[in-house]
Amino acid sequence: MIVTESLSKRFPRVTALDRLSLDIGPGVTGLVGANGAGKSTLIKILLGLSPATEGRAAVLGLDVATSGSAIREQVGYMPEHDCLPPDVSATEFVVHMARMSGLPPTAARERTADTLRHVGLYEERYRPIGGYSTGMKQRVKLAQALVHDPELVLLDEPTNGLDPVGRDEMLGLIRRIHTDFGISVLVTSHLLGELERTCDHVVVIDGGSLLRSSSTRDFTQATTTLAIEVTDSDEHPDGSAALHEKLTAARVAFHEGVEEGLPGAGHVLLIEATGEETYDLVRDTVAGLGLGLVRMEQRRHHIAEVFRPGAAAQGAEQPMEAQNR
Ligand SMILES: Nc1ncnc2c1ncn2[C@@H]1O[C@H](COP(=O)(O)OP(=O)(O)OP(=O)(O)O)[C@@H](O)[C@H]1O
Repeated sequence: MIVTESLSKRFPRVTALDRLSLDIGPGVTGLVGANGAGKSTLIKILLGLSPATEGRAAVLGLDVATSGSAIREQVGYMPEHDCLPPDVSATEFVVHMARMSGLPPTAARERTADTLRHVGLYEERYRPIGGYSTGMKQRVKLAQALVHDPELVLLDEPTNGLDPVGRDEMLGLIRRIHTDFGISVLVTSHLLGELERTCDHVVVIDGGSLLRSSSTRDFTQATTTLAIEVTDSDEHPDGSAALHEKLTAARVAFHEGVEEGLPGAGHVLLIEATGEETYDLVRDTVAGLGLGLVRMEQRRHHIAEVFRPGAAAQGAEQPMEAQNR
Protein backbone atom coordinates (compact mmCIF):
# COMPACT_ATOMS: atom_id res chain seq x y z
CA MET A 1 0.00 0.00 0.00
CA ILE A 2 2.73 2.47 1.02
CA VAL A 3 6.45 2.16 0.30
CA THR A 4 9.09 4.73 1.19
CA GLU A 5 12.79 4.46 0.44
CA SER A 6 15.25 6.56 2.38
CA LEU A 7 12.71 9.39 2.50
CA SER A 8 13.95 12.67 3.98
CA LYS A 9 12.34 16.05 4.48
CA ARG A 10 14.50 18.90 5.63
CA PHE A 11 13.21 22.31 6.60
CA PRO A 12 15.76 25.14 7.06
CA ARG A 13 15.99 24.56 10.81
CA VAL A 14 14.82 21.01 11.30
CA THR A 15 14.99 17.57 9.70
CA ALA A 16 11.39 16.33 9.88
CA LEU A 17 12.07 12.96 8.20
CA ASP A 18 15.46 11.31 8.13
CA ARG A 19 16.03 8.48 5.59
CA LEU A 20 12.78 6.75 6.46
CA SER A 21 12.21 3.39 4.74
CA LEU A 22 8.82 1.72 5.22
CA ASP A 23 6.75 -0.97 3.56
CA ILE A 24 3.15 -0.86 4.77
CA GLY A 25 0.69 -3.52 3.60
CA PRO A 26 -3.13 -3.71 3.70
CA GLY A 27 -5.03 -3.56 7.01
CA VAL A 28 -4.93 -1.03 9.83
CA THR A 29 -1.49 0.40 10.49
CA GLY A 30 -0.64 2.75 13.33
CA LEU A 31 2.04 5.41 12.90
CA VAL A 32 3.12 6.46 16.36
CA GLY A 33 5.55 9.10 17.47
CA ALA A 34 5.86 12.05 19.84
CA ASN A 35 4.64 15.47 18.75
CA GLY A 36 7.09 16.66 16.11
CA ALA A 37 8.25 13.14 15.19
CA GLY A 38 7.32 13.73 11.55
CA LYS A 39 3.95 11.99 11.22
CA SER A 40 2.05 14.84 9.55
CA THR A 41 5.01 15.60 7.31
CA LEU A 42 5.04 11.99 6.11
CA ILE A 43 1.30 12.07 5.39
CA LYS A 44 1.61 15.27 3.35
CA ILE A 45 4.42 13.74 1.29
CA LEU A 46 2.38 10.56 0.75
CA LEU A 47 -0.53 12.64 -0.56
CA GLY A 48 1.78 14.45 -2.98
CA LEU A 49 1.09 17.76 -1.20
CA SER A 50 4.66 18.40 -0.11
CA PRO A 51 7.82 17.29 -1.95
CA ALA A 52 10.43 15.16 -0.20
CA THR A 53 13.97 16.51 -0.03
CA GLU A 54 15.45 13.10 -0.80
CA GLY A 55 14.35 9.53 -1.35
CA ARG A 56 11.23 8.05 -2.93
CA ALA A 57 7.73 7.10 -1.89
CA ALA A 58 4.85 5.32 -3.61
CA VAL A 59 1.21 4.97 -2.52
CA LEU A 60 -0.91 2.23 -4.14
CA GLY A 61 1.95 1.81 -6.60
CA LEU A 62 1.86 5.49 -7.64
CA ASP A 63 4.91 7.71 -7.27
CA VAL A 64 4.17 10.62 -4.91
CA ALA A 65 6.47 12.95 -6.86
CA THR A 66 4.55 12.62 -10.13
CA SER A 67 1.09 11.19 -9.34
CA GLY A 68 -0.23 13.34 -6.48
CA SER A 69 -3.69 13.92 -7.95
CA ALA A 70 -4.15 10.24 -8.91
CA ILE A 71 -3.18 9.29 -5.35
CA ARG A 72 -5.65 11.76 -3.85
CA GLU A 73 -8.43 10.27 -6.01
CA GLN A 74 -7.92 6.87 -4.40
CA VAL A 75 -6.87 7.90 -0.91
CA GLY A 76 -8.94 9.63 1.78
CA TYR A 77 -7.31 12.10 4.16
CA MET A 78 -8.43 13.24 7.58
CA PRO A 79 -6.29 16.23 8.62
CA GLU A 80 -5.21 16.76 12.20
CA HIS A 81 -6.38 20.31 12.74
CA ASP A 82 -9.85 21.79 12.72
CA CYS A 83 -10.51 22.75 9.13
CA LEU A 84 -14.30 22.62 8.87
CA PRO A 85 -16.45 25.56 7.72
CA PRO A 86 -18.65 26.53 10.69
CA ASP A 87 -21.67 27.81 8.82
CA VAL A 88 -22.61 24.78 6.69
CA SER A 89 -24.12 21.49 7.83
CA ALA A 90 -22.26 18.18 7.84
CA THR A 91 -24.45 16.99 4.97
CA GLU A 92 -23.71 20.05 2.82
CA PHE A 93 -19.99 19.83 3.55
CA VAL A 94 -19.60 16.10 2.90
CA VAL A 95 -21.72 16.28 -0.30
CA HIS A 96 -19.43 19.09 -1.46
CA MET A 97 -16.32 16.98 -0.74
CA ALA A 98 -17.88 14.02 -2.55
CA ARG A 99 -18.59 16.22 -5.60
CA MET A 100 -14.99 17.52 -5.46
CA SER A 101 -13.86 13.90 -5.59
CA GLY A 102 -15.79 13.44 -8.83
CA LEU A 103 -19.02 11.75 -7.70
CA PRO A 104 -22.18 12.75 -9.62
CA PRO A 105 -24.82 14.68 -7.60
CA THR A 106 -27.15 11.75 -6.76
CA ALA A 107 -24.30 9.39 -5.86
CA ALA A 108 -22.70 12.14 -3.77
CA ARG A 109 -25.91 12.62 -1.75
CA GLU A 110 -26.43 8.88 -1.26
CA ARG A 111 -22.84 8.22 -0.27
CA THR A 112 -22.93 11.20 2.11
CA ALA A 113 -26.04 9.84 3.89
CA ASP A 114 -24.47 6.35 4.17
CA THR A 115 -21.13 7.67 5.38
CA LEU A 116 -22.59 10.05 7.97
CA ARG A 117 -24.74 7.19 9.27
CA HIS A 118 -21.66 4.98 9.47
CA VAL A 119 -19.75 7.53 11.56
CA GLY A 120 -22.75 7.97 13.85
CA LEU A 121 -24.10 11.40 12.85
CA TYR A 122 -27.89 11.35 12.54
CA GLU A 123 -30.30 14.29 13.02
CA GLU A 124 -27.37 16.58 13.80
CA ARG A 125 -26.16 16.26 10.24
CA TYR A 126 -28.49 19.10 9.14
CA ARG A 127 -27.23 21.56 11.76
CA PRO A 128 -24.31 23.98 11.12
CA ILE A 129 -20.95 22.41 11.99
CA GLY A 130 -20.00 25.46 14.09
CA GLY A 131 -22.27 24.18 16.89
CA TYR A 132 -20.79 20.66 16.95
CA SER A 133 -18.76 19.12 19.76
CA THR A 134 -15.13 18.09 19.09
CA GLY A 135 -16.22 14.46 18.76
CA MET A 136 -18.85 15.35 16.15
CA LYS A 137 -16.34 17.45 14.20
CA GLN A 138 -13.88 14.55 14.17
CA ARG A 139 -16.67 12.36 12.76
CA VAL A 140 -17.37 14.85 9.99
CA LYS A 141 -13.66 14.92 9.13
CA LEU A 142 -13.67 11.12 9.04
CA ALA A 143 -16.81 11.03 6.87
CA GLN A 144 -15.33 13.37 4.24
CA ALA A 145 -12.24 11.12 4.08
CA LEU A 146 -14.42 8.06 3.38
CA VAL A 147 -17.17 9.49 1.17
CA HIS A 148 -15.52 8.71 -2.18
CA ASP A 149 -14.94 5.07 -1.19
CA PRO A 150 -11.15 5.20 -1.23
CA GLU A 151 -8.86 2.15 -1.10
CA LEU A 152 -6.80 3.71 1.66
CA VAL A 153 -7.39 6.45 4.25
CA LEU A 154 -4.74 8.46 6.05
CA LEU A 155 -6.03 9.62 9.43
CA ASP A 156 -3.92 12.22 11.24
CA GLU A 157 -4.48 12.07 15.02
CA PRO A 158 -8.22 11.25 14.78
CA THR A 159 -8.56 10.88 18.56
CA ASN A 160 -7.08 14.30 19.35
CA GLY A 161 -9.19 16.28 21.79
CA LEU A 162 -11.60 13.43 22.53
CA ASP A 163 -12.50 12.18 26.01
CA PRO A 164 -11.90 8.48 26.80
CA VAL A 165 -15.38 7.42 25.65
CA GLY A 166 -15.10 9.44 22.45
CA ARG A 167 -11.67 7.96 21.84
CA ASP A 168 -12.92 4.41 22.20
CA GLU A 169 -15.80 5.13 19.84
CA MET A 170 -13.47 6.66 17.26
CA LEU A 171 -11.06 3.69 17.53
CA GLY A 172 -13.99 1.30 17.04
CA LEU A 173 -15.06 3.23 13.94
CA ILE A 174 -11.53 3.11 12.55
CA ARG A 175 -11.35 -0.64 13.06
CA ARG A 176 -14.67 -1.07 11.25
CA ILE A 177 -13.48 1.00 8.27
CA HIS A 178 -11.31 -1.99 7.50
CA THR A 179 -13.46 -4.89 8.69
CA ASP A 180 -16.76 -3.62 7.18
CA PHE A 181 -15.53 -1.90 4.01
CA GLY A 182 -12.11 -3.42 3.30
CA ILE A 183 -10.50 0.04 3.27
CA SER A 184 -6.92 0.07 4.53
CA VAL A 185 -6.01 2.63 7.15
CA LEU A 186 -2.88 4.48 8.21
CA VAL A 187 -3.67 6.19 11.52
CA THR A 188 -1.29 8.40 13.49
CA SER A 189 -1.21 8.87 17.23
CA HIS A 190 1.14 9.99 19.96
CA LEU A 191 -0.48 7.51 22.36
CA LEU A 192 1.11 4.09 22.25
CA GLY A 193 -1.63 2.19 24.00
CA GLU A 194 -4.56 3.08 21.81
CA LEU A 195 -2.97 1.66 18.67
CA GLU A 196 -2.47 -1.71 20.32
CA ARG A 197 -6.23 -2.35 20.31
CA THR A 198 -6.90 -0.97 16.86
CA CYS A 199 -4.02 -1.77 14.56
CA ASP A 200 -2.67 -4.91 12.91
CA HIS A 201 0.71 -3.30 12.45
CA VAL A 202 2.53 -0.50 14.26
CA VAL A 203 5.28 1.77 12.94
CA VAL A 204 7.13 3.87 15.51
CA ILE A 205 9.10 6.93 14.43
CA ASP A 206 11.19 9.28 16.51
CA GLY A 207 12.89 12.42 15.23
CA GLY A 208 11.89 11.46 11.69
CA SER A 209 13.67 8.07 11.84
CA LEU A 210 12.23 4.59 12.08
CA LEU A 211 12.44 3.09 15.56
CA ARG A 212 10.49 -0.07 14.88
CA SER A 213 7.95 -1.55 12.48
CA SER A 214 6.23 -4.76 13.61
CA SER A 215 2.91 -6.51 13.70
CA THR A 216 0.97 -5.66 16.86
CA ARG A 217 1.17 -9.34 17.74
CA ASP A 218 4.98 -9.16 17.79
CA PHE A 219 4.88 -6.06 19.99
CA THR A 220 2.49 -7.69 22.41
CA GLN A 221 4.00 -11.16 22.51
CA ALA A 222 3.35 -13.38 25.50
CA THR A 223 5.58 -13.04 28.53
CA THR A 224 6.52 -15.73 31.02
CA THR A 225 4.55 -13.88 33.69
CA LEU A 226 1.40 -15.53 35.02
CA ALA A 227 -1.34 -13.43 36.60
CA ILE A 228 -3.21 -15.38 39.24
CA GLU A 229 -6.35 -14.33 41.03
CA VAL A 230 -8.02 -16.36 43.77
CA THR A 231 -11.04 -16.02 46.02
CA ASP A 232 -10.88 -15.78 49.81
CA SER A 233 -12.37 -18.47 52.05
CA ASP A 234 -13.52 -18.71 55.68
CA GLU A 235 -10.30 -20.50 56.52
CA HIS A 236 -8.18 -18.03 54.51
CA PRO A 237 -9.79 -14.56 54.67
CA ASP A 238 -6.91 -13.26 52.51
CA GLY A 239 -6.68 -15.97 49.87
CA SER A 240 -3.92 -14.36 47.83
CA ALA A 241 -1.73 -13.89 50.92
CA ALA A 242 -2.15 -17.60 51.77
CA LEU A 243 -1.29 -18.56 48.19
CA HIS A 244 1.69 -16.19 48.18
CA GLU A 245 3.06 -17.90 51.29
CA LYS A 246 2.65 -21.43 49.88
CA LEU A 247 4.13 -20.56 46.50
CA THR A 248 7.06 -18.74 48.10
CA ALA A 249 7.77 -21.89 50.13
CA ALA A 250 7.71 -23.81 46.83
CA ARG A 251 10.41 -21.39 45.49
CA VAL A 252 8.19 -19.68 42.95
CA ALA A 253 9.53 -16.25 41.90
CA PHE A 254 7.13 -13.31 42.23
CA HIS A 255 7.08 -10.17 40.11
CA GLU A 256 6.71 -6.84 41.78
CA GLY A 257 3.46 -4.93 41.54
CA VAL A 258 -0.07 -5.96 42.32
CA GLU A 259 -3.18 -5.47 40.24
CA GLU A 260 -6.58 -4.96 41.74
CA GLY A 261 -8.81 -7.88 40.84
CA LEU A 262 -12.53 -7.93 40.25
CA PRO A 263 -14.71 -6.50 43.03
CA GLY A 264 -14.87 -9.01 45.85
CA ALA A 265 -11.86 -10.97 44.60
CA GLY A 266 -8.38 -10.84 46.08
CA HIS A 267 -5.32 -9.18 44.65
CA VAL A 268 -3.71 -10.51 41.52
CA LEU A 269 -0.37 -12.22 42.06
CA LEU A 270 2.24 -12.03 39.31
CA ILE A 271 4.60 -15.00 39.19
CA GLU A 272 7.31 -16.24 36.86
CA ALA A 273 6.30 -19.44 35.06
CA THR A 274 9.18 -21.81 34.38
CA GLY A 275 7.04 -24.26 32.38
CA GLU A 276 3.95 -26.46 32.48
CA GLU A 277 4.82 -27.54 36.01
CA THR A 278 4.22 -24.00 37.31
CA TYR A 279 0.60 -24.16 36.11
CA ASP A 280 0.15 -27.56 37.82
CA LEU A 281 1.74 -26.29 41.02
CA VAL A 282 -0.57 -23.25 41.14
CA ARG A 283 -3.66 -25.37 40.43
CA ASP A 284 -2.76 -27.93 43.11
CA THR A 285 -1.78 -25.29 45.68
CA VAL A 286 -5.02 -23.34 45.17
CA ALA A 287 -7.05 -26.55 45.48
CA GLY A 288 -5.06 -27.63 48.58
CA LEU A 289 -5.89 -24.30 50.27
CA GLY A 290 -9.57 -24.70 49.38
CA LEU A 291 -9.61 -21.42 47.41
CA GLY A 292 -11.37 -20.67 44.12
CA LEU A 293 -9.18 -19.94 41.10
CA VAL A 294 -10.66 -16.85 39.41
CA ARG A 295 -8.03 -16.63 36.68
CA MET A 296 -4.59 -17.82 35.73
CA GLU A 297 -3.41 -16.13 32.56
CA GLN A 298 -0.21 -15.58 30.70
CA ARG A 299 0.37 -11.84 30.43
CA ARG A 300 1.23 -10.14 27.17
CA HIS A 301 3.51 -7.18 26.69
CA HIS A 302 1.95 -3.79 26.12
CA ILE A 303 3.49 -1.76 23.32
CA ALA A 304 4.53 0.89 25.85
CA GLU A 305 6.69 -1.66 27.68
CA VAL A 306 8.71 -2.30 24.54
CA PHE A 307 9.93 1.29 24.71
CA ARG A 308 9.85 1.83 28.45
CA PRO A 309 11.11 -1.29 30.22
CA GLY A 310 9.58 -1.62 33.68
CA ALA A 311 6.32 0.10 32.73
CA ALA A 312 4.31 -3.13 32.97
CA ALA A 313 2.25 -2.18 35.99
CA GLN A 314 1.54 1.37 34.84
CA GLY A 315 -0.75 0.67 31.90
CA ALA A 316 -0.10 1.48 28.29
CA GLU A 317 -1.74 4.88 27.82
CA GLN A 318 1.55 6.73 27.90
CA PRO A 319 2.24 9.56 25.47
CA MET A 320 5.42 8.97 23.50
CA GLU A 321 7.04 11.96 25.20
CA ALA A 322 7.10 9.98 28.42
CA GLN A 323 9.75 7.59 27.12
CA ASN A 324 11.99 10.35 25.88
CA ARG A 325 12.49 11.88 29.29
N1 LIG B 1 6.32 23.85 7.08
C1 LIG B 1 7.24 23.65 8.03
N2 LIG B 1 8.29 24.46 8.17
C2 LIG B 1 9.24 24.25 9.09
N3 LIG B 1 9.24 23.21 9.96
C3 LIG B 1 8.21 22.35 9.88
C4 LIG B 1 7.15 22.51 8.91
N4 LIG B 1 6.28 21.48 9.07
C5 LIG B 1 6.75 20.73 10.08
N5 LIG B 1 7.91 21.24 10.56
C6 LIG B 1 8.72 20.67 11.64
O1 LIG B 1 8.98 19.32 11.30
C7 LIG B 1 8.93 18.50 12.47
C8 LIG B 1 7.91 17.40 12.27
O2 LIG B 1 6.61 17.98 12.25
P1 LIG B 1 5.28 17.13 12.04
O3 LIG B 1 4.14 18.09 12.03
O4 LIG B 1 5.45 16.22 10.87
O5 LIG B 1 5.26 16.24 13.36
P2 LIG B 1 4.12 15.32 13.92
O6 LIG B 1 4.76 14.03 14.27
O7 LIG B 1 2.98 15.28 12.97
O8 LIG B 1 3.69 16.06 15.24
P3 LIG B 1 2.32 16.78 15.58
O9 LIG B 1 1.37 15.71 15.93
O10 LIG B 1 2.69 17.67 16.73
O11 LIG B 1 1.91 17.54 14.34
C9 LIG B 1 8.61 19.42 13.62
O12 LIG B 1 9.83 19.78 14.25
C10 LIG B 1 7.98 20.62 12.96
O13 LIG B 1 8.20 21.79 13.72
